Amino acid sequence: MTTTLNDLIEVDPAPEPPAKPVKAGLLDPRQLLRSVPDALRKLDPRVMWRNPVMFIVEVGAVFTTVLSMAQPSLFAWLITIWLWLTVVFANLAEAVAEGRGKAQAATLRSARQDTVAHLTDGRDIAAPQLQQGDLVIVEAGQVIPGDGDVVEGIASVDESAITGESAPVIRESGGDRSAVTGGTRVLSDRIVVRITQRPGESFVDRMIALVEGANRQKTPNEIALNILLAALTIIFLLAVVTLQPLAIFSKAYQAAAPDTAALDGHGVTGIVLVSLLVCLIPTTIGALLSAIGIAGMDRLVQRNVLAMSGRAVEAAGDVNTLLLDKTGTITLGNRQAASFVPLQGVDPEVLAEAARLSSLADETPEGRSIVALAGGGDVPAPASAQWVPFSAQTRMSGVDLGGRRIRKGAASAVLKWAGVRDAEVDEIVDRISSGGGTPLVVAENDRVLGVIHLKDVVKPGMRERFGEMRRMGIRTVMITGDNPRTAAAIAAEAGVDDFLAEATPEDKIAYIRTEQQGGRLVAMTGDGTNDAPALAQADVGVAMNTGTSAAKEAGNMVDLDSDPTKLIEIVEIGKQLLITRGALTTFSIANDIAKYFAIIPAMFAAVYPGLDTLNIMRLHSPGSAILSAVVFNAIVIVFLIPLALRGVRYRPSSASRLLSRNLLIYGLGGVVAPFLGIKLIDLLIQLIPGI
Ligand SMILES: Nc1ncnc2c1ncn2[C@@H]1O[C@H](COP(=O)(O)OP(=O)(O)OP(=O)(O)O)[C@@H](O)[C@H]1O
Ligand SMILES: [K+]
Ligand SMILES: [Mg+2]
Repeated sequence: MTTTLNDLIEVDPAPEPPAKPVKAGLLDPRQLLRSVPDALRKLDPRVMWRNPVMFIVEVGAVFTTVLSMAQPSLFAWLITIWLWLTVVFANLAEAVAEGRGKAQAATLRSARQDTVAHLTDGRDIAAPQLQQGDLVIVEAGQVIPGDGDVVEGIASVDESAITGESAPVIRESGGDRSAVTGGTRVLSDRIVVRITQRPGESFVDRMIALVEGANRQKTPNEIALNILLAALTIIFLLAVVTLQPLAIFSKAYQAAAPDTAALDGHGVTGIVLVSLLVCLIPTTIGALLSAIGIAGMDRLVQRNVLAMSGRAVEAAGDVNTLLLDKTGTITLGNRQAASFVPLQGVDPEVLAEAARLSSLADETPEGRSIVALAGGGDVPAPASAQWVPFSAQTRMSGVDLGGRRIRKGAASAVLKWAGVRDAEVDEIVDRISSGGGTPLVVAENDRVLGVIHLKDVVKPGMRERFGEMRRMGIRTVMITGDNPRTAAAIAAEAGVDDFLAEATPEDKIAYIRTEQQGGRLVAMTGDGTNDAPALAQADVGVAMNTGTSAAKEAGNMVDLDSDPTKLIEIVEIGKQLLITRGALTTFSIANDIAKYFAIIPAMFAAVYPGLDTLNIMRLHSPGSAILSAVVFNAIVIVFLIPLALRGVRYRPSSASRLLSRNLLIYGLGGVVAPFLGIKLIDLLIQLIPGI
C-alpha cells in the first residue's frame, strides 16, 4: 500500500466548507410564532383524531361555536375562543417540536445535490437510478452518489454534511471502516463503492424523514398511554353528562347574571358542560405527549445519534444491562506494544523480528504498534509471504513464509496452535494480564519465542460513569476478546459490574439472549459485520457510523460520531424521556382533579347554598370560575412546552426514589398550581363586566 494515513489527512482544504447542521437550542419565542401556521393546519380533524383527548376538545369547540352563534353572549364567545386556543396550543407544542427537526432536514437537503454516479463499467448515471449492488468509482473532489461499502481503495472523506464534524475521516475496504454515506465528499484518492441502499431509501433520506418526524410512528407505550387517557376522557364525559344539577345551575346562573341572559337554559348548559369536560379530561398530557416523544428523538439528533424508531429511544430508557466493549470503549483503545519479553534462551532480536514479520500486513492499531516497536518497518516484506489476517474468532494473526509459520495472538489461541504447554509462558502471560495489559504470544512453528506486552489505558472518568449507571439500576458488563485475567484487571480498574472474557461474537448473542430471557432489556454498541447479529438481538443496538453497512442495518440507532461511550448518554436521554412523560402525566391528572374542586363548589354554591363552605377559592362568580378554569387549562399547555421539549431535569438515582420525588414535585405541584392560577385569572376576569 503506497498511501499512508498521514498522506490522507494532510489534503488540500475541503472545497467550500458545508454548513453545519443547525443545532437548535432551547425554545426560541420566534419558533413558537413560526410554528403557528403548522399548528393551524393540524386542526384538520383527519389529523386531530389521532390524539383522542384533543380531538374531544376540538369537537367541543365546534359545538360551543355553534351554540355561541345561535345565541351569542360574551361568556359563550370567550369560552369558545379559549377552547379553540386549547387545541391550537396543543398543536403548537407538536409543531414546535417538529420545527426544530425541520431546520435540520433543510440543511441536509441543501447538502444533497444532484450527483452523477460513475459506474465501473464506464456508464454515467444519475445517482437516484443506482441499484443495490452497483459498483461506482469516486475520486478526489467528487460526492459519493449513494450509501455503500468501500470494496477497493482507501480515501479520506468529508462527512461534515451529515455529522457536522469538519475533520476528514478515513474510509477503506476490508475492515470495520468500510461504510460510506451518499452525499459525503471524497477529499483524496479513489475508491470503488458497492451500493447497498435501495433507491430512495438512502441514509440521508431516512435521516430527513426522521428529523422531520414525517414517519414517526407512535410507540407502544405512547399508544397505551393514549388509550388510558381516552378511557379517562370517557369516564369524565359520562360523569359530566350525568351531572343532573347542571340544568338547575344554568337556570340559577341566568337568574344571577341577567345581563348575559339573552340565552336560554340549553345554551348555557351546553357551554358549561363542554367547559367542565375539557377542564376535567387530561388535556395537558394529551397536548404534550407527542412533543415529548419528538423532543427525545431530537435530543439524540443533537448529540449526533439517529434513532431509527421512537421505540428504540424508549427502550434505551428502560435498559437494565449495558454491554460495553473493553477496547476503545472502556479503554482508550490505542492498545500499543510496550515491550517484547523473550523466553529464556531466546535472542531478543529473534523475537522482535518474528513479531515484526507477523505484523507487517496487520493494519490493526496493535499490529502497527508492534512494527513500530520492533523498528525496521521500511524493510520490505518477503515476496513469498502469505498473510494470515487477525480475526476475532481465531484471535491470532501472522504470516507463512515457506516453512516458517509465525503466529502472534491471544495466549490460549497461539499455544493451542503451536501445540505446546509451557510454565514460563504462563508465568509471563499472568504477570502482564494481572496488570491489565494484553499479552500476545509469539510462536514460530512449534516453538514459543516470547510475549508482546500490549498496554491500554482505562479512560478517565469511567468509574464515575459506571457508578451513575449503578445508581440508575443499570448493570454494566464489559465484553472483551481478551483473556480473563486482563479482563478482570481492567474490569476492577474501571468499576464495571461484570465481564465476559474471550468472547466471540456468538458468545455476545448468547449473553444477550440469557439476559433477555430473564426479562431484562439489553443495550450494546458495535461496528463490525461480526457485531450485526448481536446488534439486531439487543433491544438497543447502536451502530457506529464508521462501521459496516451490515452493522448499521442491524442496529436501531446510528452514532454519527462513532463514539461507543455515547451509549451511556443514549440511556440517559431515554430515561429522561420516560421520566418527563411520567412527570407531566402526573402533573396533568393532579391538575384535573384540583380543577374539579375549584369549579364544582363555585358552580353549585349558587344552587345548593349548603355547598358554600366548600367554596374555599371564593371565585368572583360561577361564570368567572368556569372561564378561569378553561383559560388556565389552555395556558398551562404553553407554559409546559419548554419543559416538554427540554425534558425534566434529572439526576441519576434509583427508579423508586425518582418516582417518589416526582410524585412530590409534579403531583403536589399539579394540585396546587390550578388553585393559584385559577384564582389569579379570576381576579382579572372579574374586571370584565357581565361575567
Ligand atoms: N492484531 C492482532 N493480532 C493478533 N492477535 C490480536 C490482535 N489484536 C488482538 N489480538 C488478540 O485477540 C484478542 C481478541 O481481540 P478482539 O479485538 O476480538 O477483542 P479485544 O480487542 O480484546 O476486545 P474488544 O471486544 O473490546 O475489542 C485480543 O485480546 C488479543 O489477545
Ligand atoms: K384538562
Ligand atoms: Mg478489538
